[in-house]
Amino acid sequence: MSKEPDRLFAQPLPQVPDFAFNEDVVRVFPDMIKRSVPGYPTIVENLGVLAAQFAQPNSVLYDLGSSLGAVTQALRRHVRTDGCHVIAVDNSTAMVERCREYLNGQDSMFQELLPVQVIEGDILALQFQPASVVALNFTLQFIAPDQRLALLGRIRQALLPGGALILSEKLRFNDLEEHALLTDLHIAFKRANGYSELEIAQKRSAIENVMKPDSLEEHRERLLAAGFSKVVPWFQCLNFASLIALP
Ligand SMILES: C[S@@+](CC[C@H](N)C(=O)[O-])C[C@H]1O[C@@H](n2cnc3c(N)ncnc32)[C@H](O)[C@@H]1O
Ligand SMILES: O=C(O)C(=O)C[C@]1(C(=O)O)C=C[C@@H](O)C=C1
Repeated sequence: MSKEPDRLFAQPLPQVPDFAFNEDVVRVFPDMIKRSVPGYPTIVENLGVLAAQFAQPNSVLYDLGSSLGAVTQALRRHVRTDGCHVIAVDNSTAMVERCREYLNGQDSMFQELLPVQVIEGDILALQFQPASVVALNFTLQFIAPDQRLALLGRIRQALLPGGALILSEKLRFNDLEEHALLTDLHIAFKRANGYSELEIAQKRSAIENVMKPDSLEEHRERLLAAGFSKVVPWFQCLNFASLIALP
C-alpha cells in the first residue's frame, strides 16, 4: 500500500474543485481515509470478522466501492467458508488499477486466498449474483440520494438467507446540537491527526457537493423500505457508523 501522506489540500487553492477519486486521491488514499474517518481501521478489520459469520458456502461476497481493496483484504483475512469468492467493484479507473496491483501482489505471494474479481463499473448498473455478504463501506454516501433506495432494494433481492449487508457511513444528525457537537469533535479528530485548519476547510468544501450523509433514522427507514427485516448498528465513533442489515 502507498504510504504517501495526504497533503492534497495543504496549499490555498484559488477555487476548490469537487472531490473526485482521481489519480491524486488514489496516491494518498490509505493515509487520507485513516486520518479522516474515526474508527476506520477497526471498522475494516471487524467487517471481515462479521462477514465470516454471514458468509454462506459457494456464494459471492461483494465489496461495493472497493477503492484500493481494504475491505476485500479483510474478507481474505477472515472468511474461511468453502467456495466463496469476492467481487470488488469501483467506477474509478485509478482506484481499480491500483487495487488490482495490490491484489495480484498478494495472489503471487500466498496460496489459498479467496479468489477476487475486480470490476471497473458503476454499482448502480451491476447485475447482482446471489450473495451472502455485501459491504458498502463509505460508498452509499457518494451515490445520488434519489438512487439509494433502488440500489439497496437490488442488494436485498440478491442476498441469500443467512447473509447480511454491512453498511458504513458518515452520519448527520437531526438534533442540531448533536450535529454541531459531533462535527466539532470530528474536526478535533482531524486536527489531532495533523490536518491544518486550511486542509480541513478546503476538504469540507471539496466534498460538500458530492457526499451527502443521511441520519441513522433515514438509513434505518430506507433499509426497511428496501425489504431488509432488521437493522443493527454495531459501531459508531463520533459521526461515523456501521450497520448490519439482515434480509
Ligand atoms: C470512500 S471510498 C470507499 C472506501 C473503501 N470501501 C474502503 O473501505 O477503503 C468510496 C468509493 O466508492 C467509489 N464509488 C462511488 N460511486 C460509485 C459507483 N456509482 N459505482 C462504483 N463505485 C463508486 C469511489 O470511486 C470510491 O473508490
Ligand atoms: O468527512 C470527511 O471529512 C471525510 O473526509 C470523509 C471521507 C469519507 O467518509 O469517505 C470522505 C472522502 C474520503 O474518501 C475520505 C473520507
